[in-house]
Amino acid sequence: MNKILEVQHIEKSYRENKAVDDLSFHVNEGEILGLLGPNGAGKSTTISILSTILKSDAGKINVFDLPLESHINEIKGRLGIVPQEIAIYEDISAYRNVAFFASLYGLKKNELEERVMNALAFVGLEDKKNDAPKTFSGGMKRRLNIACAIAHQPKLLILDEPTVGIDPQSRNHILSSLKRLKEMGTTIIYTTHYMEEVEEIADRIVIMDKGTKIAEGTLKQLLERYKDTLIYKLYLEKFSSDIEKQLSDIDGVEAVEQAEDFLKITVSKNDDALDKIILLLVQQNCHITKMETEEGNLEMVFLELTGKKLRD
Ligand SMILES: Nc1ncnc2c1ncn2[C@@H]1O[C@H](COP(=O)(O)OP(=O)(O)OP(=O)(O)O)[C@@H](O)[C@H]1O
Repeated sequence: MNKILEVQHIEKSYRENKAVDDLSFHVNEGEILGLLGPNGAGKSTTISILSTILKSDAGKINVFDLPLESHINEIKGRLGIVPQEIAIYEDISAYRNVAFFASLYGLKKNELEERVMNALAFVGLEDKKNDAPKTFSGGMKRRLNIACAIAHQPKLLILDEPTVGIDPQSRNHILSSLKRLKEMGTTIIYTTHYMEEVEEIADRIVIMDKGTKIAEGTLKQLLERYKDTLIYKLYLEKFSSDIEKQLSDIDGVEAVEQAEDFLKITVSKNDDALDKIILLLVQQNCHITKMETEEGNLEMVFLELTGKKLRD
């Protein structure tokens, strides 16, 4: 598979704070790579380095088989960047916003007009082309931000948390637009701390923490070790303080987590642990009001690798 981007051992510090620490990963042509990590993991710093806004302190980056350092202009023309902070002009029309950014890539007249309209249609803002973003919702502004980054038809599109704080409709629109862009041949790097989004759209996933990569693979590969694991979420009317210990002693129970009104019990699929769990809870008059079952997910992978939750 052709690597469209290769990052090798990059580092970046802000004074004594190492934001990116010996980070290596690659992106294959035509895929959506999900870059997942909690706040402060170093995702934005990495994106800023890839977008040439920041320079790394060490390491090598090749984009389209060219060294980034010596081919910045050539590479920039084929990159689309959607920054975390919305970068649009509030007082000019949506059309003029996209046209401005597209013109920076040398697009002119008829071609410019066609590409701008295509980009606006792509993000579902065709009807709003004459309206100024100051009248838009947060989600519409985010979509316009994306239109500004795709009108010049980049080969590689990099998005930094494009769905933070927006309504579900805009979020779904963004995710489905990205899937369509991929089908049309665009390679995409998508950073987020929402594991559900990565599960939904990414072909491969790189998990970052503390500036470095802690896991990499397809969702299936990352979840392989949890294929025999199930999580039961049991809502109870009451339970005693030592119930956690008693449940942990049952064969097949791997972990018990206690919340205010439910217990989260991780169990090996092959064991008959559920019978024993329910028997114990019934004997103790806990009264089960609801039960939910979860399969392994990225949150579990992250928790196991770092000992902390993705969203603390
Ligand atoms: N301009 C800056 N000056 C100093 N420190 C910074 C700066 N930008 C980021 N940092 C620090 O670098 C580390 C990595 O931050 P970064 O924003 O790259 O992470 P992130 O994964 O993108 O997090 P978030 O999801 O919150 O954006 C953090 O400790 C952060 O406080």
